[in-house]
Amino acid sequence: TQSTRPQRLLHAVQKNATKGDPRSVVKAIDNFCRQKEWAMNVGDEKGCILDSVVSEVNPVTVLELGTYCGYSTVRIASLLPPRAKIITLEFNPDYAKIARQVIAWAGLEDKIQVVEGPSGEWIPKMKEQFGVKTFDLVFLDHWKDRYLPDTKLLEDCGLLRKGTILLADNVICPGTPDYLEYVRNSPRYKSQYFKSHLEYTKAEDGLEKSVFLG
Ligand SMILES: Cc1ncccc1-c1cc(O)c2nc[nH]c(=O)c2c1
Ligand SMILES: [Mg+2]
Repeated sequence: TQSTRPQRLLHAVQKNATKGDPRSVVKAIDNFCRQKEWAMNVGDEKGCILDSVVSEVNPVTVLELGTYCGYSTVRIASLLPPRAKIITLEFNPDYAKIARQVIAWAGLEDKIQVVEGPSGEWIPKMKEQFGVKTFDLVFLDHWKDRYLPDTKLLEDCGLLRKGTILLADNVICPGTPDYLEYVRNSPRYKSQYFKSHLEYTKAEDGLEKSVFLG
């Protein structure tokens, strides 16, 4: 039977990356996506912007919306301080299955919790299920139509605190116009656009960094 793209991406990691070395996992995925098959990881160019935001925030509790194969999960977790944790939500069980294996290859299982299911259902359960008070950093990289409703849900569930950083991928391509309009015009956010390119291409894309003001 035919393999899937996530399965081929996982095999490239297992073939080319050093077990327990997160940066070699990131490199192996970027090489695979540049040389063999495009895949919707945040990628190396936007990944550098992600790295700089993570290093600046130095978060203890991170929420990632949209795991896919775990590329950005590994990239973020490799920069976290020892007791810091990342909860990553993935709707697609096949993606989640691959992501767990990529995360295991990087040796980062202890810092990462992969949760399967719809973000809209899991966000209201974060406090009771995972003992989360508030998130220091949220990386939005799931489905463009869920960025705004999930952000409002995070607000309503008291999961954001003064200073929480929201970092959103794909605000240009595929584009999240309603989310952009909200964070750029709401008095509750201070927003900044980081211009970049769609992963592994020359098309424009960018990350929107928004600070929740409380
Ligand atoms: C798949 C695709 N095709 C053409 C242009 C952009 C995309 C694309 C790129 C991404 O980084 C994505 N991240 C999260 N979720 C997505 O659906 C997604 C889609
Ligand atoms: Mg993306």
